[in-house]
Amino acid sequence: MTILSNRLKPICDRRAEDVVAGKAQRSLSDIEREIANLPPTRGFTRAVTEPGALRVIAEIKRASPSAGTIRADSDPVAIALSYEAAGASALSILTEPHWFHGVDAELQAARAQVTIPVLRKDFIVDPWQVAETRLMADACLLIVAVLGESTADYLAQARSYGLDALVEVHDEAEMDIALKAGAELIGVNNRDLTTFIIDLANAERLRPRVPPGIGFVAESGLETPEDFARMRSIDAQAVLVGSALMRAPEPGAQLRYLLGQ
Ligand SMILES: O=C(O)c1ccccc1NCC(=O)[C@H](O)[C@H](O)COP(=O)(O)O
Repeated sequence: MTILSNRLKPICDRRAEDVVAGKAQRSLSDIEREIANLPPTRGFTRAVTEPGALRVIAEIKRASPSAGTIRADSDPVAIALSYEAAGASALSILTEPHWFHGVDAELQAARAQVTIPVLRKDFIVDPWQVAETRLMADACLLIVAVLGESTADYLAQARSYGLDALVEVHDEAEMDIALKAGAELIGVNNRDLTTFIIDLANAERLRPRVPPGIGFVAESGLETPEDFARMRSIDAQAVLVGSALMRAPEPGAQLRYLLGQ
């Protein structure tokens, strides 16, 4: 049983209500029957841990609880194409509708136009959402602050569908849970989801705890080429960047700038 921060709790409670409505439309076993006929996913973990360079997971994020509206008029397909052309290794697309203004259909439309893998960024509170994610994306986000020790069960479920998982942690205790759960890709969030304070030192502090062979992603608050250099210096395999790209007039051009191109 996890105790959610007062910032995460309303988001997760609302998502739990959405799940009740979703289940009334389509049961878990109906979704699992559909999954059995799907082609394989695009290999999110493989794409973001490919050796040779710092990989970028470029995020499509219209709004957030910490920033409010980031980009009201965004066209997800155009932004996805611009990220891919600028060298993103993967996309992260927020689908949470109430605080982030995400839309499942927009993720599907964007994924259909690119060849790189797509992470569905949402707040998973029920196994039904893992199955639902397999219908539209290549990877799901499992937040240890939300799922606690049951992260292991969610990870096993995702694997059973051939769905990759980015397991997100913020501190040492959550890192221990992610490692014990057998995560293959761990994201360290530099944003404290209890206060929204961002500190890149969080990724630096937790980096040595991730053994070789497990992918390391630094998430949130990466805004400058110097921030990217800082994450390269700790041997992060990838960075996940949202606001700094979505606020720029040309998100793809901003990604090229952050990559030093
Ligand atoms: O971004 C928020 O305000 C937020 C609040 C509560 C839960 C999650 C939140 N963000 C989700 C993310 O993981 C970020 O969108 C992602 O790491 C990118 O961060 P940034 O580059 O700082 O936009």
